[in-house]
Amino acid sequence: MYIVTANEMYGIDRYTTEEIGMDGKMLMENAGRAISERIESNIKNTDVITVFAGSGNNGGDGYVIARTLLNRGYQITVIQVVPDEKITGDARYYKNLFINCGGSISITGDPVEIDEALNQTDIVIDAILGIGVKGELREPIKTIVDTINDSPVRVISADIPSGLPADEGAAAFDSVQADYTIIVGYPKMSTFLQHTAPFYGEWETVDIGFPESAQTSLTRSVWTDRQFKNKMPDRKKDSHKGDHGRGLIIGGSEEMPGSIVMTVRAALRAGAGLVTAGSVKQAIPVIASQCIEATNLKLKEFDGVISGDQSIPYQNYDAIALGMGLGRHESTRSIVINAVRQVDGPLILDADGLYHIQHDLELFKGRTAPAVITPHPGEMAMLTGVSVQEILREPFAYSIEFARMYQAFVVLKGSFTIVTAPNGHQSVNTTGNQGLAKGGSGDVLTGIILAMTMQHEDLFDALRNACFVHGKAADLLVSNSHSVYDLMATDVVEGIGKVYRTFSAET
Ligand SMILES: NC(=O)C1=CN([C@@H]2O[C@H](COP(=O)(O)OP(=O)(O)OC[C@H]3O[C@@H](n4cnc5c(N)ncnc54)[C@H](O)[C@@H]3O)[C@@H](O)[C@H]2O)[C@@H](O)CC1
Ligand SMILES: Nc1ncnc2c1ncn2[C@@H]1O[C@H](COP(=O)(O)OP(=O)(O)O)[C@@H](O)[C@H]1O
Ligand SMILES: [K+]
Repeated sequence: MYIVTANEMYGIDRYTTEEIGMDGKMLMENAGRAISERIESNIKNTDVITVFAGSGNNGGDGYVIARTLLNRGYQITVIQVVPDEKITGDARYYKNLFINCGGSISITGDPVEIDEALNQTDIVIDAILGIGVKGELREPIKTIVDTINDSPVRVISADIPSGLPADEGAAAFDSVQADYTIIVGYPKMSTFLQHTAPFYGEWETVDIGFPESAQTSLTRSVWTDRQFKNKMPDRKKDSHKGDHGRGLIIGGSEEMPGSIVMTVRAALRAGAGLVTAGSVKQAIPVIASQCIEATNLKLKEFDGVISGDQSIPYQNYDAIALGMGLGRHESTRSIVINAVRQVDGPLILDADGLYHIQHDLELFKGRTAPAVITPHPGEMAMLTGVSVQEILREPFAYSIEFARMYQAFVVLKGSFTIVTAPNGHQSVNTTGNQGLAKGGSGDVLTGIILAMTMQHEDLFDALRNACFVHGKAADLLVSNSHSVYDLMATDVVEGIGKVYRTFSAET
C-alpha cells in the first residue's frame, strides 16, 4: 500500500485525467460512492446525518455522499460552510444534482446554528477540507471545527480530517478529530506521523479507479502481512546451520549485561544459525547462562566496559550487530570506529554504538558493505543535530537525508517505524503497540534484524520483515496472553515463534 504526499496525490489525479482520459467528475463520483458504501456499513439506517461541505473538491465529495445516502433513504442534510459563489466546478455540479434529488442545504458558519444542528445529529460527515488545506484554518471554518470537536457526535471524515495537513512538517494546525476516516486512494503521509495519526481515528482506504500505472513513481509504502509472508525465505529440508548465518553481536558491560542477552536471544529465536556474543568478561557468565545456544567471545575491557583496540575476526561472520549496553565510556569508542572501518559485511549499529559514532559519520561513506542504523527519535536527533520535536515532525525527510548522505539503511523506530534504503525508498511498519514502549524492546529488534539480514537476499526486505516480526509478536501476545501493561522485551522474544506459526509457510 503506497503512501503519498498531497503533491503526489495531485500528480496521480492529473495523470489519471490527462493521460488515461478519465473524467474528473467520474473520479469524484467514484470517491463519493465508495465512501458512502463504507459509511453505510458503519451506521444505523435510522441515524440522522449531517454533511459539512467546504469549497473545494472535498466538499464535492461531500455532495456526492449526501446525494447517494439521500437516495438510499437516509435522513441527511448538508451544511455548506462557505458562501455559494465559492462552490465551483465539479463540486457545483454535484451540489446541483443533490438539490435536484430533493436534498436540503443550509449555508451557514454561525456556531450557534451549527451547535443546534449537531444536537440533532447522530453522524457528521466531514467534507470541509481535503488535501488542499493551506496554512492556519480561516474563520468561520476554525470555529466550526472546534464546535464539531466539542460535540459528542460521531465524526466520519472524507479522505482526511479537515484541517490536518497531508504531509509532514507542520508544527501547528487545527483539525477535526475524526472517529473514522475513509481515505481516497492512498493513505497520506500524516496517517503515519506520531502527532497527526490520532486525528484519523480508525481509517481505511477506498479504491476509486486510479490505474496501476499512476503509481510507478511512488517510493513510499506500508509493509503488509502479505509482503512479509511472500518475502520470508524458505528453509530447505537439507539446510545446515551455516546456511542460516553466523552472526556476531557485540555489546554489554559489567553494569549492563541484560541488553545483549535480549539481542542474542532474539537473533536465535528469529532463526540465526549461529550466534556469538562478544562482551566483557564480567558479562559473559550472565550471557552464557541466559543463552546457552550462543558462543562467547571475550573482549578486552577496562573498568567493566569494552575498551581499547581489539582483534576481532570479523571475516568469520555473515553480519555483525554492535552497540547495545556498551556504555558511553570514551575508551569504548574505538571498537565502534574500527568496526565501521573494518567490517566488510553488513554492520548494524544500535544504541550506544550510535552514540560513539556520532562525530565520525563520514566513515560510513568509505564502507563498501551496507551499514544499518537503528535509532529511536532521540538518537536520530543526536545524529542529525536537531531536536527530537523536529525529527518527529519530519521523520521521513530526516531519514531520507541521512540514508542518502551516508549511504546507510535507517530504521527510525517509533509507533510507526520507518525503514529507509540508501536509494531513498521508504517503508512504514504498522505492527506493534504501546506494550513495546519499554526498555529492551529495541535490543530485541536488533537481534531480529541481525537474523533477518543473514536470511534474506535483499537487505531492505530483511529490515522490513524484522520490524514486522517484532511488532507482530507484540500484537499477538497482547491479543492472547498478555496486555500492553505487562508485556516485557523477553516476552517479545518468545512471541517471535507465534508470528512465524501464524504468517509463514514454514511452521
Ligand atoms: N484524485 C484526487 O486527488 C481526488 C480528490 N478528491 C477530493 O478532493 C480533495 C482535494 O480537493 P481540493 O484540491 O479542491 O482541496 P480541498 O477540498 O482541500 O479544498 C481546498 C480549498 O479550501 C480552502 N482552504 C484551503 N486552506 C484553507 C484554510 N486554511 N482555511 C480555510 N479554507 C481553506 C481554499 O478555498 C481551497 O481552495 C481530496 O482531499 C479529495 O477529498 C476526490 O474528489 C476524487 C479525486
Ligand atoms: N507505542 C508503540 N507502538 C509500537 N511500537 C513501539 C511503541 N513504542 C515503542 N515501540 C517499538 O519498541 C522499540 C523500542 O526501541 P528503543 O526505543 O530503542 O528501546 P530500548 O532502547 O529501550 O530497547 C522500537 O522498535 C519501537 O518501534
Ligand atoms: K475532510
